[in-house]
Amino acid sequence: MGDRGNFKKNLRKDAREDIKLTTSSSTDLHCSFHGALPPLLGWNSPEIWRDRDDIQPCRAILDEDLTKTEPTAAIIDGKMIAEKIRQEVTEEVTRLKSQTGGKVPGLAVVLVGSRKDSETYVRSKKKACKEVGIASFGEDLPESSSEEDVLAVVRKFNEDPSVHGILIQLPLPKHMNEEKVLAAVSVEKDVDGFHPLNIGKLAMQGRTPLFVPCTPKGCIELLLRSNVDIKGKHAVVIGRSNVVGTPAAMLLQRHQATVTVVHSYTPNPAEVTRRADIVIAAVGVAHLVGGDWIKPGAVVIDVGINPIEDPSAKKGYRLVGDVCFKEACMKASAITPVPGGVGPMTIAMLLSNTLDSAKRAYGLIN
Ligand SMILES: Nc1nc(=O)c2c([nH]1)NC[C@@H]1CN(c3ccc(C(=O)N[C@@H](CCC(=O)O)C(=O)O)cc3)C=[N+]21
Repeated sequence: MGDRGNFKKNLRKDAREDIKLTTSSSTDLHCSFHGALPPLLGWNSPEIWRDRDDIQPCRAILDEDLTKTEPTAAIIDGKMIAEKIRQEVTEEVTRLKSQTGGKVPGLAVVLVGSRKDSETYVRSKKKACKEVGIASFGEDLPESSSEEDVLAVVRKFNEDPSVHGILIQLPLPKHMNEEKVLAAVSVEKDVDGFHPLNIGKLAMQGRTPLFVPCTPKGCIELLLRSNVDIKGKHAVVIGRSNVVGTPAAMLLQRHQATVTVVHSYTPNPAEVTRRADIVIAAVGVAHLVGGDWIKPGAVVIDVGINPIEDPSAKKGYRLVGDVCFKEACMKASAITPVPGGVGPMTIAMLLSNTLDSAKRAYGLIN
């Protein structure tokens, strides 16, 4: 272990920052014999996309007059497709009710703290439940609550037979261990698909997770329902979060795509992304992906929902994706807008996961 000191000394400054941010989970358990090498599981490095000199700002923001040429892309209407799925769920809920003598699916939403965006999302999730006949249960805890308080709520819902799905609204306050809280949700009620057992099964061939995370599932549904062929295609996923990028890459592989994951340490992400037939952008940086990142004819799924200042908007801001829509429209064969793309699908998938869970609880599916 003596070599570790020398290793640190020789690191570039940014890499040294990474070490500071490395959590206790990367103990040297896995690499005690590596000496000067990095730990087997890698450093837990932060994703920093800003201040990179190999990424140019998206031109259409600066050049409003770009749209002299006609856009080529078909718009993938996530709002309409999500509406269709919600109708399907509504019908299924009615059927479940008649088959079980009046039982309905139930979703419990746990919100900790008072982030405005989280409150908005939770409200729209509950509203969506109501519209399709799913009962919703809520528990709003103050920011100051302890991890044990949240765990107690999770246990209560785990045991409640009228609750078939439990959703812990993310992000949790910083003082809570997200890993521990998410693992406390019963696998059978993990409608977000974040339980390690469900993620693990998603990653393994021949295994079937009980639930697939809503946003990546929504992306794949958009592709399937728009008749986009995935098999044998090159898909580039930009971003590697637990919630979207990583499970999206796993799902695309299950659909026989060749998958490349582009992240904040990827040199020349534009060049790599330009090789993609299918692009899923899930980074959280407004307009990161310019038109020059897109191969002509590619299909683009934009997961980002980023507020940017807009004095002409009522609230003073508007929502834009990770993709520069105006530019990408000139290159792509099909593209999802923001809003009205992946966002509504996320909620539709949550409803469909909750329905599946209830069907399973009443022995109607495996
Ligand atoms: N445990 C957990 N599960 C989640 O699924 C989860 C979460 N935590 N934390 C926050 C994110 C975000 N999220 C969205 C859901 C719907 C829209 C949505 O419907 N957006 C619309 C409207 C946007 C607007 O105008 O406000 C659209 O894109 O068209 C967006 C974002 C779910 N999340």
